[in-house]
Amino acid sequence: MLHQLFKSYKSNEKSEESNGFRKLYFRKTIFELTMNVMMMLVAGKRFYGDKIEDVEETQKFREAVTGWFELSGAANVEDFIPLLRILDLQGVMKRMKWITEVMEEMVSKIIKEHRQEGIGKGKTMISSMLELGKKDPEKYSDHVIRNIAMSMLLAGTETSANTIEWVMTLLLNNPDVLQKARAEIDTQVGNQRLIQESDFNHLPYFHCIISESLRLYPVAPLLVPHESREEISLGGYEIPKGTMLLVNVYQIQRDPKIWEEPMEFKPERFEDGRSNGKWMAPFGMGRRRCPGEALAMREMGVVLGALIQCFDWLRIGSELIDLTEGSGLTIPKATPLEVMYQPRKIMTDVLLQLSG
Ligand code: HEM
Repeated sequence: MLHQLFKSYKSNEKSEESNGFRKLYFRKTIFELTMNVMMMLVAGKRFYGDKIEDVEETQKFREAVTGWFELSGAANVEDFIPLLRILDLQGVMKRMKWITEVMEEMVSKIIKEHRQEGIGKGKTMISSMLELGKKDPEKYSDHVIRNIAMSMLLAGTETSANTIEWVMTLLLNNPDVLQKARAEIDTQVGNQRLIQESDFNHLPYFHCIISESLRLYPVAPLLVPHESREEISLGGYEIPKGTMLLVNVYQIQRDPKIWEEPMEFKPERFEDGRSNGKWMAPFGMGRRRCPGEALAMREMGVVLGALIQCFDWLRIGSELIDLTEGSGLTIPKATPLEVMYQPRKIMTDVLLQLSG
């Protein structure tokens, strides 16, 4: 991504738009990145960029993934009047069927390729599961592997991309926080190499920024629906067995009884363990807690850290960026983020090395 951003900036350098800064469609760039990260992990393939092998197939798969997010987040009339499902007036069922078929077909093909090319060739999640399947074929059947791979691709892309977009938006609306994060990275990591995971322990303020963003904008505001396995009594309410339960972490994480000035973006509230003991659950909790949390925190840390380290960032205009939330399974920004960027001169050597 850094290489792409640098290359695209350089190739359009002559048409500089504003004071050496160029416009970037941030949401698109980050979604493509998180999709590539998950695809590489799961299947060893990229879905965006210069080196795509099967362009047509890739395009179809991308349409299916984005379509899945659109449909999963949208309310439709059949949700309220189930009888209408038979008629499928809005074509939702038809579209979901197409999406599922495309995804299943694609992932099944990847599994087949992995088998043909030899299990273990290039370590991917699918190759690891095929390897395990040699000892326990029932547990790691193709059906199970395919469903796990699809869950990872669906659960691990938009969530991280949305959060990165929120963090960047909050930083651009709070340039003093952005400068403080930049100063910390410059002091602890320097300008001779890129930030990496092992630096995170030395970047406490940067970590506070991610925590504060996840507090204000937990991408799954109601987590995912759970169901009571038995009748329970909770907070004075009798909840029958089989009830759908939604946890409103969005509201809890903005509760004025718990958080001082809850609507303000103040990463400092997490400094020196000051918010320890305050309840936050952007990744859920218990048994079904997000299994991708550690990966997401690393991915977001490396991506945001490198963006802050390597580029200067500005809002498109002087007004603050609109923080209106869109609807969906996850809470995206209502309007996709667009920003102005330019490579930092001090990072030119590092960026040139990436371009190889
Ligand atoms: C900022 C990034 C992310 C956030 C905020 C997030 C949040 C969540 C939440 C709230 C849940 C539901 C937990 C519950 O039921 O209480 C969940 C489930 C899940 N997440 Fe994430 N997630 C993120 C990234 C990822 C990534 C990168 C992956 C893949 C590696 C992933 C894979 C999953 C899966 C497979 C589930 C379903 C788990 C289950 O039902 O047992 N997530 N996530």
